[in-house]
Amino acid sequence: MTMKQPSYPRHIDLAPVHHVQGTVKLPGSKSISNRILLLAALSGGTTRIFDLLASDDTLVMLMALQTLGVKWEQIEGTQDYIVHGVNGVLPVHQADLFMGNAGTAIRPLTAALAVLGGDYTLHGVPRMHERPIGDLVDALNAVGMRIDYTGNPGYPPLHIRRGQLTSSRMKVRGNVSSQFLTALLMAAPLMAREEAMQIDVVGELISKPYIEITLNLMRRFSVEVERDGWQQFIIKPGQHYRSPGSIHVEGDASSASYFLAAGAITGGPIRVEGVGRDSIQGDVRFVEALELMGATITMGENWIEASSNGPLKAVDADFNHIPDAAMTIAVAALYADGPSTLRNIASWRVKETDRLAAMATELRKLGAQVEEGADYLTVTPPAEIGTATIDTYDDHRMAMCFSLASLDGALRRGNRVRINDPKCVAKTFPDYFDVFKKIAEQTLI
Ligand SMILES: O=C(O)C1=C[C@@H](OP(=O)(O)O)[C@@H](O)[C@H](O)C1
Ligand SMILES: C=C(OP(=O)(O)O)C(=O)O
Repeated sequence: MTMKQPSYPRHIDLAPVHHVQGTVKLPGSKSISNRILLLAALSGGTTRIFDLLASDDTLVMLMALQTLGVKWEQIEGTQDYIVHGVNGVLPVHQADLFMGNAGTAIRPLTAALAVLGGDYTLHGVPRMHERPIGDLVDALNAVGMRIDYTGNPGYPPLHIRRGQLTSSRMKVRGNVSSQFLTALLMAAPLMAREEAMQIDVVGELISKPYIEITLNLMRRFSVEVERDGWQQFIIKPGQHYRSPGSIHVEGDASSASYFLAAGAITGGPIRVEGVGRDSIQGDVRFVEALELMGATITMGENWIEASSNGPLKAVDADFNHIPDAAMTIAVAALYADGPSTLRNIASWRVKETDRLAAMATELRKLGAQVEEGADYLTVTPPAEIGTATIDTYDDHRMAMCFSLASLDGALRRGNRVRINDPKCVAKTFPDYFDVFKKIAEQTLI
């Protein structure tokens, strides 16, 4: 896989920018890319994937599939791939797989490998070993799978052995990560039972729109899931993944949020291309939050544009459905006309870093007053944004959303926002600062 990975310095200094406008072509969606890669690998037939995301998270999935004996090739000079599906039978039964910090890789692969059976170990970067996976392991082990923890119980690394499926009913908790349900859904058609597989969700499910992405893409690969709301999912027997022939990856709606927010903060207009009205990503609903803040949004089939006239309004809303793009709102709140509150975002604590704590600490450096609750954040904007050095905690979204602190002249002339360790954006958007620089015409130091 070739990646246009710029070599960023130890830090990037962003000088004040008053106005940004223009058009950005978005990189592919991480959530769609990693789901399609796994579905294409498991299915019967060959799949051509257009516009796959080139990033750390997709690289770990591609490398894991290769180690498992799945053949794929990249079409030279493009982000298009051809994946030769294994039709539910992985050629390699023993492997050690590095999963980086990609939740969308380790969770679905754990379920698929446990069901297909073999001798596999899965591990990642140190933070991955602090991100919970216990609810998924419990759900699988309860129906006869054999997954052990080789480090701390409840967390990767994992050792998967061949199990024996003992039931067609599974249950999984949904209040820590929706990726556990996604993983079970994607693995269910591999379970080859004579009766339907049923998955019950225990308690409240978070991040619901990501389940819609999963169901939508499973359907593209010929598997229909019946459902009763968010509580019960049924996969009828006799369904197998079949390649759709070719499939296109939409632009990443979470990555769109930084540019759309920049348009809303400075007036814009800024247009993002690659995602629009017909998107299957829940994060397109980020624009509803921008609208609440007073921005004007227009959308086409494959583009979204944000502009505004006048300062942003404060917002108080539930962000459980868009946990990733919500981080962008927390930084946009620096420009609002009063305190903003982001509610129901407890999942932030178990992502790339403890994002509630990290966000509070870094927003305070810019002069904001921040109240950090167990599952909410209230941001009271400063009169003006002072010079600050932002730590990014190896969290791509911390780096990307804090670039917005350099906008709209709130940052006084002569001041600057320094983003430490900018290369962490490689998780989902390796050339983010080049694209941001183009749109903001800033100087990278
Ligand atoms: O399924 C997915 O593609 C994702 C689900 C969300 O995680 P949670 O369900 O853990 O909130 C989101 O934060 C993550 O970036 C991608
Ligand atoms: C939470 C995220 O990633 P992951 O897919 O690793 O959960 C994210 O990209 O913000």
